[in-house]
Amino acid sequence: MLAAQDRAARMKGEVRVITQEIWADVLGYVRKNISEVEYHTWFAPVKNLGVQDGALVIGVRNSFAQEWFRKHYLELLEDALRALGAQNPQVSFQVLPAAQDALLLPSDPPPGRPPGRPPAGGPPAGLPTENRKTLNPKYTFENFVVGPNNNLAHAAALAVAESPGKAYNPLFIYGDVGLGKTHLMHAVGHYIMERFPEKRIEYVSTESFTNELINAIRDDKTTQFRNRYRSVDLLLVDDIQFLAGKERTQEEFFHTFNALYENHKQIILSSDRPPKDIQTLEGRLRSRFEWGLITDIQSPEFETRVAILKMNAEHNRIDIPQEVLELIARQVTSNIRELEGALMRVVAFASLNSVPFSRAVAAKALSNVFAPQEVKVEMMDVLRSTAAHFNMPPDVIRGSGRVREVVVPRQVAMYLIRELTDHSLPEIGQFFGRDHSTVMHAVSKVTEQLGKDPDLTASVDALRRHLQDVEDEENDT
Ligand SMILES: Nc1ncnc2c1ncn2[C@@H]1O[C@H](COP(=O)(O)OP(=O)(O)OP(=O)(O)O)[C@@H](O)[C@H]1O
Repeated sequence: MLAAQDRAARMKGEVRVITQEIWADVLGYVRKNISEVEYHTWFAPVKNLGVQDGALVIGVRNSFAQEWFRKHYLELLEDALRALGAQNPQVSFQVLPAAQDALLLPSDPPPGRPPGRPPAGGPPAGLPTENRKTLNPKYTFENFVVGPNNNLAHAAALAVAESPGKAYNPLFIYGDVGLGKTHLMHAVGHYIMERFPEKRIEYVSTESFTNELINAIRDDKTTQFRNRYRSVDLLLVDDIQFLAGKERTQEEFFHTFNALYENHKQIILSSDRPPKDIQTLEGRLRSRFEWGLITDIQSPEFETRVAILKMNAEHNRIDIPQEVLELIARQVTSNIRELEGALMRVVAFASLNSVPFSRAVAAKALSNVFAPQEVKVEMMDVLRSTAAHFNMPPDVIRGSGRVREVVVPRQVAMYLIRELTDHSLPEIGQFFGRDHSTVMHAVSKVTEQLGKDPDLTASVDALRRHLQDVEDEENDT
């Protein structure tokens, strides 16, 4: 079905959207390979026009630029696409109509942005300008998937957003790289910004705070520096573990902290470890970090990872089958930034090779980056095939019906899942809404009947062959 749609789209020459993330990766690759001057001269003004007939179409300002790009940058752009997983990368250049050129360029992402970090863009009009540039528009509570790994941090952040300076001060969020600490901090910022547009919000990484302080000392502007940070209503400081060993910065931050705290201004800190594990952090700072609430974010479980992928796909208006999202979620288990990167790779791969999304395509797209994963038959595949074989809807097989016409297909499906997948009896039971003893019974029942009941034996054999063929085909694609 998808393949047919895809072919039709190609025949009509329809444009497939290429997401900002992929485009940012292409530009990032180019930028690493040419000089800054060259990049700004040629690449800053171009526009991503999507994928048409399997080729990435790049909008350029005039025919001179078109020719120049063909001669000088075609190979580099093809290499960039290859690095993203395109097997037979193609690029074409199209001259932009003057008006489109003028209108579209400002919305492009800033070049060279690291993958997975969307561009800071335009929050609602009428807000103080410093807030606008501070917060990433994607990092809101609505865009944050809550799971068992982060629900405490999420609840704490929400409480702080509702009662800044009163609920928990400071709020200290820690966890490994790419698990959503910055996202949650910004979400609090957005929440407060929407309700109290006059509030001053400052987001700063510890590294920037340190550099700004060094510059302020050098330029004799420490008073301005202090005024800036001590006059905010909400201070968000990322990666506070980098304060370790920086005595002068710790001293300055200590006074900033006190000034804000005494005035009941909210402080949120993020770190890759809890305060007690930050070495060479002054005791007085460590104890202050422990005054409020310390909460952590863990790696997301499978279901949360799938939900995050689903939300990302929906945001980008990309329709990806559930089983493909599940395959991606199995490949990337700890870092959400990498998880999002993997999704974009799969999207880029499918888009640039003009193939529909399938598990085999996803496995291939990710094979350069992650250990290749064999595409295995899943419970849902067995259920669907069994349902088709017995000519009944999958939900009926999983339902509560106890008549023989339903019970036999259910037992066959359970038996084949046990045989062809690595799932445990309780997992299979859960999939069918039953307990493991029911599955055990089904497996022994079918085992016992095989060879004796010709119909049942023929069904199991046919289904097994069919499912193994699907697996082989997918792995050979
Ligand atoms: N629960 C979630 N729901 C949706 N997206 C999430 C979630 N957690 C993280 N992300 C996304 O994952 C990416 C990385 O998140 P973020 O930058 O907040 O991580 P971090 O913990 O601050 O990492 P670092 O330690 O590198 O600063 C972002 O694009 C963010 O939107």
